[in-house]
Amino acid sequence: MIAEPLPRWLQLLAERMHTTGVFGSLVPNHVLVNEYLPGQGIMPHEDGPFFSPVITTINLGSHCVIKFYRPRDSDIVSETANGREGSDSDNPATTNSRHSLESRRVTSLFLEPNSLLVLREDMYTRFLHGIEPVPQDSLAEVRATCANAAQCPSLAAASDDVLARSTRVSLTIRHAPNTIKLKFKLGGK
Ligand SMILES: O=C(O)CCC(=O)C(=O)O
Ligand SMILES: [Fe+2]
Repeated sequence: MIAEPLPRWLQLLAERMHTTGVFGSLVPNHVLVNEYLPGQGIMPHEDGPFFSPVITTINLGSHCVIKFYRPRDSDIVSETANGREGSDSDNPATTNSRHSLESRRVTSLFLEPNSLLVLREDMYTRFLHGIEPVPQDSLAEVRATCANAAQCPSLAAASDDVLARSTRVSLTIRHAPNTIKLKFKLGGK
């Protein structure tokens, strides 16, 4: 990976995240900005060995539900070339794969708007994480399956049967140990 300076607003966020202590002495130097429209998600995957094994995610906009899965066949997470294990059989869009995927679900978390998610240890190195591509979540299902449901103020306040998703932006802040600093000379000699 080639290192480029973070834009100032992200650098400030990365420094602020460092002060939480979750990265130890490492200063996070990598930020991924993802936007999800209602009905969009991300297939179950692992983030791979490229990053130091802590992920912090700032959740903006919509709520969502992130689900954690045992990897197929083995408790040892396989590392693929691009660091992701997701495949067609992990695609939650079909009924069969949804069933087999659900049988590997370990837990789920409800991500409140303006919340911070910290993943580390087994939740990073052992389990896959994914977000189902659905436009809404059933309140009853969220309350029954999300490990942190009792701690979520917006669930306590909710009364409709479904929670509609709106646009969500996630800022995933990590530390990438092996970055190459390249200096480009534009128009120079
Ligand atoms: O948007 C999220 O909360 C998760 C994103 C993610 O898992 C990834 O980009 O690797
Ligand atoms: Fe991820």
